[in-house]
Amino acid sequence: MVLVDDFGREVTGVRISLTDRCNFDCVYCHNEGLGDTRGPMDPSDEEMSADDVVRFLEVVEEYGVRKVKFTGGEPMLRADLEDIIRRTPDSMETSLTTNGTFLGDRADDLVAAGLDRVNVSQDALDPEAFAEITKSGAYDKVMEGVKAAVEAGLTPVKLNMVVFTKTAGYVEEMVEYVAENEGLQLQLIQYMPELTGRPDWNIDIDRVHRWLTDLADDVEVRDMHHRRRYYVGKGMVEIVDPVENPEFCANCHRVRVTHKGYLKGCLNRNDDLRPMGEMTREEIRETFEAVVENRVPYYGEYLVRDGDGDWVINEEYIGV
Ligand SMILES: Nc1nc2c(ncn2[C@@H]2O[C@H](COP(=O)(O)OP(=O)(O)OP(=O)(O)O)[C@@H](O)[C@H]2O)c(=O)[nH]1
Ligand SMILES: C[S@@+](CC[C@H](N)C(=O)[O-])C[C@H]1O[C@@H](n2cnc3c(N)ncnc32)[C@H](O)[C@@H]1O
Ligand code: SF4
Ligand code: SF4
Repeated sequence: MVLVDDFGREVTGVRISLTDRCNFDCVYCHNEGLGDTRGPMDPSDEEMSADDVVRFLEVVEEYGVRKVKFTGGEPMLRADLEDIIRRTPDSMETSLTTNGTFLGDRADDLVAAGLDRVNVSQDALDPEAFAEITKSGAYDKVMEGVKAAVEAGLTPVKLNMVVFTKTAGYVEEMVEYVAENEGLQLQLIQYMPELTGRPDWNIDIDRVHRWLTDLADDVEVRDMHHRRRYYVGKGMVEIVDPVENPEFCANCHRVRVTHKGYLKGCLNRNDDLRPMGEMTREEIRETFEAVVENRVPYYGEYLVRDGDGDWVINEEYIGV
């Protein structure tokens, strides 16, 4: 039986952060709401074990969850990623979001383990801009990784580009690139300043919508978050625009899991974290039910507009 929250949102997917370690240091990184990715790169005892992750997935499968996204930090820093994917319930669509550095060597193994799809972060087709944004020299590795993912059959491979002041000038080139290259799609992610600050990096995402509306052969609205998808040439460009967007939050169907085994109802909040204790099946069930019961849309419910039009915390949730 699928769980539904008080706002009529069914929970059909989970998004699991397997680690908060990362080999990049992207200037904009929200780390899925968990703070800094910098620090030791060695495996940490605090991270959920493969057994914990698999037990969690088996329990939420009972609640009709049919999609799992593995993310991080950089999830490919986990040497047991293939093992986790191999043991993920067959009923689930399994996808991965990665910076792509390690895909060149492991794309085939991931497919053999049962991975269905991959999103690779790629903010620019220019090595210098890439290095400035990610603080890494891995541009060529990422290009190789994307190629390996396409060749391994993980198509369509979605390239994730965060749109902000430092990348806005590369959007057109990226759209052309996916329009010309079969097997690639593009996801333009609106820069989210909520957890990272720097609102001066924001750009007007509506301008990008308008530009793509004129350019596209076809436009579609996805159920998830009511995201718009623009079909351009051989490619598809999807806009992820969560900032100050109540329609996006009203169509949010995922619960998040932190690398330490806490459940989280919303990316933008850390005051709703719930530990799953020793992660027994019963503890997982109880925590999952409690998190869904307490989930609220961030924009439009947790944050509401005041008389001046500014977003403020809804009084109902102050001190809760
Ligand atoms: N605020 C908010 N941002 C989200 C949400 N889902 C995705 N995003 C943003 O989009 C980024 C990229 O998401 P991905 O991990 O590639 O996955 P996705 O696009 O949500 O999922 P698919 O399109 O199904 O692959 C996230 O890291 C966030 O910045 C969400 O529920 N809320
Ligand atoms: C946190 S990363 C984790 C997975 C992996 N390390 C990667 O970069 O793909 C997941 C996605 O979040 C996006 N992201 C990170 N910080 C963001 C921000 N402040 N605003 C919008 N998207 C952001 C990244 O571009 C990436 O596509
Ligand atoms: S690669 Fe991903 S997790 Fe690492 S710093 Fe960049 S956005 Fe954050
Ligand atoms: S409620 Fe909104 S901000 Fe929170 S996770 Fe869902 S879509 Fe993102």
